[in-house]
Parts: sequence; structure tokens; C-alpha cells
Amino acid sequence: MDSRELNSPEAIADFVDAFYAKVRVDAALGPIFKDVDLQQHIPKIRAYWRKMLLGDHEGYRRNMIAQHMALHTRHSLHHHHFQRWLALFVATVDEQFRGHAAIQAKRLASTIAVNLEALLDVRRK
Ligand code: HEM
Repeated sequence: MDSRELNSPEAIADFVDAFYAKVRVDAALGPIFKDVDLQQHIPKIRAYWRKMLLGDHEGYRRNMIAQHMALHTRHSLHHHHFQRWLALFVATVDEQFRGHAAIQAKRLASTIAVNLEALLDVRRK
């Protein structure tokens, strides 16, 4: 498949769909998303990445850290979950996208995953 830039709302929407297609059927991550209403969830994730990659701050003004703190009390999240999440994220970008925003998305995802895991670890102790 030809790759394209990840620098428009349409590309971000397609990226998020492709990422979640992998996440949903993944042995480690799928069960965590089993009770999540993806119809509600996917628009938030698209808005989040529009904010991160396009600077559109209007669409996403939620506290994603608090959401994962709450999630962590329902499903204990461990290092292997973060590794897998990031591996699927990077694979999805690399399969379909190229260019500056694609590289930026991978960098941000990696940094945020490390920070989020560290925050949840603090909570675990
Ligand atoms: C182990 C890794 C991760 C897992 C298993 C995971 C799982 C989830 C789940 C199940 C939700 C839905 C929570 C709910 O609605 O109750 C969620 C929300 C979300 N996740 Fe993650 N996540 C992970 C890492 C990340 C990372 C690294 C990012 C960003 C780079 C991220 C971004 C988001 C965002 C923006 C939301 C929406 C929160 C909201 O406003 O409702 N996630 N995540």
C-alpha cells in the first residue's frame, strides 16, 4: 500500500481505525478494550491525535492520565502492555504513513507511554 502523510484529520482518523483494528484482536490488549464502547472512544482518540499532531486544541480537553489511572484500578497494567501498545502503534504508522508527522507521532507515543507507565508504577507502590 502507498504510504501517505499523517498530517490531516482524515489521515489521523484512518490511522486510529487501523491501530484499533490491531488492538482489538491482540491477545494482551484486546481483553482490556472488551468493555470499552469503541463508538464513544475512537472519536476521543482521533481528537487527541489531532491535538498532538495538528495543534487542534479544541477537540480534546480531557485528562487522559486520570482515565488511565482509573483503568489501572480495573485492569492492572504492566510493562508488557505498554510494550505491546507501542509496538502496535509503531507498526500501524510504519505500514501506512511517512513523513514528519508520522515520525512525530511515534516519538510522542513512545515518550507518553514511558511517562504514563512511570506514573502508574508510582501508584502501584
Ligand atoms: C498499556 C498501554 C495502554 C492501554 C492498555 C490503554 C488503554 C486505554 C483504554 C482501555 C482507554 C479507555 C478508558 C475508558 O474509557 O475507560 C484508554 C483511553 C485513552 N488512551 Fe490509552 N492506553 C494505553 C496507553 C496509551 C498511551 C501511551 C496514550 C497516548 C500516547 C493513550 C491515549 C489514550 C487517550 C487519549 C484516551 C482517551 C481518554 C479519555 O479522554 O477518555 N493511551 N486507553
